[in-house]
Amino acid sequence: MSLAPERPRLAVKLLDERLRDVMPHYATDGSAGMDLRALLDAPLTLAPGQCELVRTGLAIHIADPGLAGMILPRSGLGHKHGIVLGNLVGLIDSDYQGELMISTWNRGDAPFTIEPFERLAQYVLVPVVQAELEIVDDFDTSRRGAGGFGSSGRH
Ligand SMILES: O=c1ccn([C@H]2C[C@H](O)[C@@H](COP(=O)(O)OP(=O)(O)OP(=O)(O)O)O2)c(=O)[nH]1
Ligand SMILES: [Mg+2]
Repeated sequence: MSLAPERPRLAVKLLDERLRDVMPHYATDGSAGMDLRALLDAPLTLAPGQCELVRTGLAIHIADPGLAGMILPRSGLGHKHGIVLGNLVGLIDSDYQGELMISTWNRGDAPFTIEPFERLAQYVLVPVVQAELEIVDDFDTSRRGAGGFGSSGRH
């Protein structure tokens, strides 16, 4: 049996009071992400190819530079309806204090209507390690060397 690790506490500002009752949360004990809802006053229809920034009404200050937020698509919306992110993945800096915005892209071939407060994307908190870059003339030799982009073949 494993004990659940203590969760970091993140400061959240509600930029719209209507979000108080529909705060992001982990839907199950093992959920990796919390769903983010579209803060819209009216339905928003995205034509095929259209991309719009959608408000979430939430500002989350992570504060700890050892953590970052990621905004990822929901798989159902992405796979069934082509609703993904215009930036593919949103990376949220630990010092960002502004509103979380969802770049919402209809990459499908049919119009899609986002309903107000629909769960549109998900927020995942991830550990981050900041590095120091040290300029060198040569690396210690590795087996891979500079091979990449399929250098090891397909099978
Ligand atoms: O999907 C996203 C991606 C980013 N952000 C916010 C949080 C993030 O910390 C900030 C900057 O993001 P990023 O560094 O990826 O964008 P940039 O184009 O480099 O902007 P900046 O010059 O502000 O760093 O924008 C969002 O709200 N949603
Ligand atoms: Mg940046």
